[in-house]
Amino acid sequence: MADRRDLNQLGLNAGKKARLHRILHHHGLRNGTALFLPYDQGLEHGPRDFFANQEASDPHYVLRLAVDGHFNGIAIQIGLAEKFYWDYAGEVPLILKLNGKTDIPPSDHALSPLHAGVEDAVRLGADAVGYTLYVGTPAQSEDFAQYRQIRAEAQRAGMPLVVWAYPRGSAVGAKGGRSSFYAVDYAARTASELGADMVKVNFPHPEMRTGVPPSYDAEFSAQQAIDAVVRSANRTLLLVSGGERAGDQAMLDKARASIRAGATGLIFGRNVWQRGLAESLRFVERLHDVLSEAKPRAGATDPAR
Ligand SMILES: O=C(CO)COP(=O)(O)O
Repeated sequence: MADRRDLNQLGLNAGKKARLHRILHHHGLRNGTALFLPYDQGLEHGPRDFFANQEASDPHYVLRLAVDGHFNGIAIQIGLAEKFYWDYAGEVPLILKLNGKTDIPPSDHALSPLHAGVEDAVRLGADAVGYTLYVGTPAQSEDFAQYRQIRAEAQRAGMPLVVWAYPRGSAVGAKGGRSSFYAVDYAARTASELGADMVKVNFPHPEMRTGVPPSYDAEFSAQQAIDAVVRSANRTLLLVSGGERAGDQAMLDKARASIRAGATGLIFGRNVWQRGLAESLRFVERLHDVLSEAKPRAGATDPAR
């Protein structure tokens, strides 16, 4: 089986390999794991996400947090990237989110429209682009077609493509729901089938079993579920998201299970910046500790090489 932490085994072109290497080597851990700070919730959920810590509504505050917390990258939309990233360019890698939408319309026909292209990412000095793909909605074919254009552009530019693979829509709702093991596992596999370089998923919930296909209707532990999801992603590097603010211990357990399963890293937003700065940085330290527990690649002197 391919070693997911050896970039030479992932079938990448030189530009993608160089950029992913920059991301994974951005700070001292160098064991092939990564911690990302997502900051597109202002579009996806609206300003309500900043009520818990008003300072986080200021992009400067969150970019500074990404730098001071030694994140391997920050994921933002074009508007913030153009107006704020300049001050931090090179200090933290940029993942430019290319599509996004509000949460005001119902999500059954969800399709996330494009607001930027791979050329914008090159101009802004990004090391990856992000695309939200909704798996299982009636608009899925349209989404796949839009995604295909972006994937072709990213391939030509040597730009790594990170897919936010989100199961959505009433059909998914009737089969366990968007965070069920079934739905998350299928989303990870879909991103890998469609050629994503990295995929971001929610942590799977094996206990959400109402309506799931029979193979998923059994007692799986959280560890078994995330192990399977990482396998489904195969040569696509896998990131696990934080989700809504929850207890730190629950977050750390989820992080540890993901890293143990072979996930490349974590993409935690609200659980990081929905609290005061000092507390955020302390929590980030604990996440770095979890990432540092990942086993070095067998035989590698520099484990991320
Ligand atoms: O990737 C994410 C949003 O783009 C995850 O963010 P949260 O950790 O806030 O759920």
